[in-house]
Amino acid sequence: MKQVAAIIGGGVIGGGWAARFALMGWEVRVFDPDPEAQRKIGAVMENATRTLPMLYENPMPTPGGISYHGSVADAVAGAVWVQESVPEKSGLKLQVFKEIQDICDVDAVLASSTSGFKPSELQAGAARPGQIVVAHPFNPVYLLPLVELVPGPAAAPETIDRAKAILTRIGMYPLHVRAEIDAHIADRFLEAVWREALWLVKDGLATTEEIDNAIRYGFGLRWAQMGLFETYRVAGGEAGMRHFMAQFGPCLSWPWTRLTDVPDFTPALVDLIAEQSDAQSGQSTIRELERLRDNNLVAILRALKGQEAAAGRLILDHDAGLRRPLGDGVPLVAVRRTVPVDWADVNGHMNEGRYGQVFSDASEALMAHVGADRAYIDAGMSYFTAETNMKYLAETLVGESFYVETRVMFGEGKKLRLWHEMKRADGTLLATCDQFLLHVSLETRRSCAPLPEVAEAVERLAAVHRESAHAKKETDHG
Ligand SMILES: NC(=O)C1=CN([C@@H]2O[C@H](COP(=O)(O)OP(=O)(O)OC[C@H]3O[C@@H](n4cnc5c(N)ncnc54)[C@H](O)[C@@H]3O)[C@@H](O)[C@H]2O)C=CC1
Ligand SMILES: C[N+](C)(C)CC(=O)CC(=O)[O-]
Repeated sequence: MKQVAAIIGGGVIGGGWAARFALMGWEVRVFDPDPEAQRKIGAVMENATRTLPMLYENPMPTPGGISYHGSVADAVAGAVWVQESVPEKSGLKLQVFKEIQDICDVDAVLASSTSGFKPSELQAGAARPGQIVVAHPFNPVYLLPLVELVPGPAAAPETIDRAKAILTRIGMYPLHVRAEIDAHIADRFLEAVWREALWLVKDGLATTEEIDNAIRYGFGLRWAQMGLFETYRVAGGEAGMRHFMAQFGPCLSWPWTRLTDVPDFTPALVDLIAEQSDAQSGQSTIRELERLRDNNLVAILRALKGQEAAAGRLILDHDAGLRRPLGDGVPLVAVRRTVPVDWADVNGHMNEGRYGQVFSDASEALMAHVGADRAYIDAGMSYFTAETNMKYLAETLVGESFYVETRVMFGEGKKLRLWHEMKRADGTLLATCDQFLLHVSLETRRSCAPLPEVAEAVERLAAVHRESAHAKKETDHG
């Protein structure tokens, strides 16, 4: 049975939580008094369904459904996780937590998305403060893994442990904020940058576009992979952090920043920023900008995944946890996944080189299935592909889900012949691959016989798969 997450407040952030939980296989129940909530969450879900699976090479869990309820009580009953994402007003949040605690399971984690309130402000006066934490996410919640987990003084250790375990299971990175402070860690940082940017625009020193360019062409790229301190350590040259601080520490007392001053948020400043922002990005709708943002985030996260760095490392580990045995089906379903944005070529479809990747992934899955797995390879033996013959039968587009059926057509001694059929989720045949592999010693780099258990597994599959291929041919020819 699917676990239940209740989402109270289904706007920008609640919608993102709903999508992440649902796509990670949870049943999601939403309460939001806005009559438009279902439509708005539907749009978030559409974005998330298109992009989140692109981060994974393994199949994601079967999505859970999202249902809409007329009251907090209806949504919360039976939920293991309750995420409050109502507007940033303390009185409203306190009222909502009271309604939640009147009905919720005593073991449920009750988390607030608040950007700035401290958990103690939400725990004060609560019936069971121990089950309330802040879990502050980042937009878009369905793609960005960071969630600041702030337990505050009253959260029970079991609540914290459960919260960490659940957030990790849905692919997030719970950053435990040990001491509660206004605006947690990341929002303090964002506020400082936002303040400086407002001054630069107000004083006529930079436009919104120039500020965005200053971020996205330079330090924004560095921050995504090394953060602030590691970046500065490297910037100190061979002498590292101490040299960096000796060189740039004095600047802190120079007038390089406006520090804590906040410009008056006058209608004139709002107009100035809104007009510049319209001139910069007004030609695109918010939906188009979301799509652009999500595509770029997928491409960046996948690149970091390839480097096993930062958030990419987290996704890699989460992905490994999604891997399941291939089972005993005939043929074997060796790959099941979605075409990510970075696989598209100039023609707007999956590039031919990626088919090689797909069939190579299928043969690696088959190898692991017969016992030629990571440990076998580390011990010095593997299979090398000697020949492939691929046929591209239909276009495969970005975002499409597909699977690969793999048959062992021949397997004797060092020789292994596979037949792969790549199919769209609806069964349409997209491509085929006839692949011949040789078993090799990684020491001599020459072909050799596999270990007996691998040879036997290959022969067993070959006998069953060949028979099924013959039966299929007869059926196909009536
Ligand atoms: N927008 C952002 O970038 C981020 C916002 N947050 C936090 O998330 C929370 C929600 O913010 P957003 O999603 O941006 O706001 P939003 O305005 O997009 O959504 C708030 C939703 O709450 C609903 N709502 C109002 N009263 C309600 C009630 N009594 N019960 C249930 N639902 C109710 C509204 O109809 C609306 O759909 C805030 O605490 C905010 O600080 C956290 C991270 C980022
Ligand atoms: C502007 N904000 C304070 C609501 C931003 C956040 O809380 C996090 C984010 O997604 O930037």
